[in-house]
Amino acid sequence: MKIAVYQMDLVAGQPNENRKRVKNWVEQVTKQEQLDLLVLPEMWTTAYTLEDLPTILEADQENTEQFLQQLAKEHHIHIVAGSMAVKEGDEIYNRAFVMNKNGQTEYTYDKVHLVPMLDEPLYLTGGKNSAQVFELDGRKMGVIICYDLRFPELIRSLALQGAEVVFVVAEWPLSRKGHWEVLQQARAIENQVFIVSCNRVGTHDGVEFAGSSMVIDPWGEVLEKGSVEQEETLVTTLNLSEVERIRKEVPVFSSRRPNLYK
Ligand SMILES: O=C(O)CCC(=O)C(=O)O
Repeated sequence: MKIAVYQMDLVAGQPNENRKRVKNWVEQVTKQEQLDLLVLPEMWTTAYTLEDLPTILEADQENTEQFLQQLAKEHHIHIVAGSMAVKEGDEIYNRAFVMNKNGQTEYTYDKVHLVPMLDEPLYLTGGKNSAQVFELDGRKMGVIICYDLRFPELIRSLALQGAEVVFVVAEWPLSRKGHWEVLQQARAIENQVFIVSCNRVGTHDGVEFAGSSMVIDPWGEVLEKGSVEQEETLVTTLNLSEVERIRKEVPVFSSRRPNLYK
């Protein structure tokens, strides 16, 4: 499975500008490479404009879900479309979308762990359901959003559901870059899955972001890593048969003693 990750900068509060940038990127990258799947970062339509989200979302004329479906269909490519702020009644969710190559929404997930350090609980509503696996080309995968990375139980539950790849879409700050890197490697090693992350670059409201998007194999080796500051595209081929091989070599899942973990 050949993938491309768009480590992008975002234009705060301007969904139209960000859609244009994503459209251009998809057109370019699919011309240059024969790809199966694309990955976008967290909250890429608006960035972290939490206070202004109700106004921005109400003013936005275009339906981004349909925009993504159209892109996926036109380029016949799966898109793990990062996450977007979505308004439903009075609630706003930080929702991840996965589009399949036929242009259908394959899966959505609302971020369950809201970030106290960013006052997310003041502006957003946490997801009510845990993350589930979805299937693309017959392979099971999962997606989590940024702060979720700190909760090993969530990724473990995806691995137990059969995920071979877990995508992490993020706006992770530079000040905690060390955690970002170590936690991703740990999650890959302990669950023997590929971790594919897409973090933004740039700054917003004085916060610098860490970039450093990564592709990590189920042994914990970093196959690709983005820089801290630059917009970049990471292109990698995931050899999914590695998951089974590594799970045979170190049989963590059959050594588990879940009845003792109370
Ligand atoms: O956990 C962290 O340090 C960063 C989390 C975050 O920025 C997010 O979830 O958007």
